[in-house]
Amino acid sequence: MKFIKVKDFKEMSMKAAEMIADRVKESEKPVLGLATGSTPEGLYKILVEKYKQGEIDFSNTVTFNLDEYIGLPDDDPQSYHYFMNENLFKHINIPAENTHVPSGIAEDVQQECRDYESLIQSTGKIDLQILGIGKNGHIGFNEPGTAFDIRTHIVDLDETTIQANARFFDSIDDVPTKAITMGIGTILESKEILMIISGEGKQEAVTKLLQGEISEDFPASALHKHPNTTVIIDEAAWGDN
Ligand SMILES: O=P(O)(O)OC[C@H]1O[C@](O)(CO)[C@@H](O)[C@@H]1O
Repeated sequence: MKFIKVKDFKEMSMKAAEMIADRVKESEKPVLGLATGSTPEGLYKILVEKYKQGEIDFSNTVTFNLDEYIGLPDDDPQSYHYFMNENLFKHINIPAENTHVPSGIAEDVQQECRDYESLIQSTGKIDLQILGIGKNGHIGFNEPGTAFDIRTHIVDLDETTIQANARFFDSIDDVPTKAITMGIGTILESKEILMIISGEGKQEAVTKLLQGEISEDFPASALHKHPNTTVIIDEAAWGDN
């Protein structure tokens, strides 16, 4: 695992966007794994700029998002479908049929997990998977205690995750308690992984990641098993490490 320390959110976002742009340019049919949350917002803005300046063409790009809340329709402003459309998809030339986000309102969510997993498998490997990290070390919505070989599945969100994400909702009671997420096993099959970490609130998670102990109690530690992972960390998240 390669760690890169950068000054701030802006530098982290620029470095991450450059890496994604390079992978998109290098491949005839790039497959990207995408993340939501506040951490990747800056990099999506830069990718949109790069597209507008004619630097990147997304017409052959395929994307798979990590997760979605169960119970939120695609047009709900808190859904990850909505997030992706607003922050990236509607601003670039990626064909709608190339973008994939698990459905949180499927009639049979277990079947949706199987279908989403099959779709990823049949597309081939994800070339570059972008990841944020939860304060408790979650990746996607894989909470502490999740098996490292699990595939796309349904999760009960941790109380700490619900509290952390309540900032996006009117009230904590509006935060869904369940989500569908790509599994850690699925994530680890990506050819390359890029994790981005910003802000003081993530210092404890960074400490654990840098310590290098591999444990299901800290889902992000599964990345130590991956042969090609880069982690970009800003100074605020790095802290005294
Ligand atoms: O970037 P944020 O908003 O701190 O979120 C961290 C993580 O939490 C999630 O948003 C899910 O809670 C992940 O998708 C993300 O990687």
